[in-house]
Amino acid sequence: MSPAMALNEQRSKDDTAEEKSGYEKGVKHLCEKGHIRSVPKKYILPVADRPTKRVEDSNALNQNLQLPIIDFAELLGPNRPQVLQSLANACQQYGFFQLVNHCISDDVIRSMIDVSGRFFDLPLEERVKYMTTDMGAPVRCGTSFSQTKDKVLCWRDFLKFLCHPLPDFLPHWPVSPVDFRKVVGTYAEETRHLFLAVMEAILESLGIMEKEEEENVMKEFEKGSQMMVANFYPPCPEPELTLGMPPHSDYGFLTLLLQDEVEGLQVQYQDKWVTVQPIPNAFVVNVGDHLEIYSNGKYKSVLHRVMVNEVKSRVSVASLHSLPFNCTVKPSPKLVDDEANPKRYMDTDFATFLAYVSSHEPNKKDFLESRKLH
Ligand SMILES: O=C(O)CCC(=O)C(=O)O
Ligand SMILES: [Fe+2]
Repeated sequence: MSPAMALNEQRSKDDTAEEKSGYEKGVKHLCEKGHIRSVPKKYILPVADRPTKRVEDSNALNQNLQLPIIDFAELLGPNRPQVLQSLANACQQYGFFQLVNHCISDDVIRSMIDVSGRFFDLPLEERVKYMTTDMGAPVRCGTSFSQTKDKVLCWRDFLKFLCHPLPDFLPHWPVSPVDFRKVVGTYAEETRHLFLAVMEAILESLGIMEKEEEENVMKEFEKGSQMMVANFYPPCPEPELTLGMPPHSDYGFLTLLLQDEVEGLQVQYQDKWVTVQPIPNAFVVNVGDHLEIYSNGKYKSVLHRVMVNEVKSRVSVASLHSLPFNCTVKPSPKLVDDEANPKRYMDTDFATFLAYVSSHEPNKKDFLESRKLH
């Protein structure tokens, strides 16, 4: 039998075994069962959607391109005007930047990555307690991207949980690992404060002075929503056939992402996929759909995706921040005028977003597109 035929035969055996036990338990569980030497059919992307290794598509550009780096300490010092300009450029051209020299300690960051990894190390019986397809659940463990609607599954397991206001949600959080609530509670509070400081700078970079009565949007952010997503990507036997996460944009104003030392995140830049090099203890910050709407299209919510690899598992933690879930997001009146800058997006709210994603197959930036006024 040729190696290709043998591989196909193996794939069929794996598929049959898995279809019996169900893919919904996730990729960690799939790998733990130890018989995965090939990627089951359910995870194989159509050729056009597969991550490419073509030099012109990734490597050549990667070597020369780094995301803008914003130094948070500088932002708070006498060079604030220059840093605000760099921040504005980053949000306009890339929709992404890396944030260094922020005030969250290395210890808090390392503990967050560590406890997330240990959560996914728990036996399935423990994780299964949080598995639900109810998008409204305060804590939700799952797999793939949009588990019930994905035609092709992604090589990713996740734990999503609401964080703010903390006293409302903490009692729902996992109790295992034993230090989960303590470590994550500290991390959630500190990232929320960092988000508020960065958001204030972003408003200033847009020319919106929050002291003005009608734009007192910072008060709303203080009451805002925060959702944490811990992602786990096990090593994958055939990483060129699948993705950890498909191209997508994030819904909120800003996402503060921590990645461990394993690369995998790619950002779309000038129609090419660029790998984001992990910088120890830095945050990858990106503009979400709500900020694109609020800035009336000035700042861009950019597509990103995650590649997996054959050797190492990878952990990342995304903290998604927005206004309270019951608020309407609309272009700031300060950034709209009838002539040069007509209103480019419809007002939107979280219920509309949830209704949209619950009834449509996930596809890139479709939700944001659906809010555009033409
Ligand atoms: O794992 C990553 O690096 C990115 C995760 C991500 O894009 C998300 O959780 O929305
Ligand atoms: Fe994302």
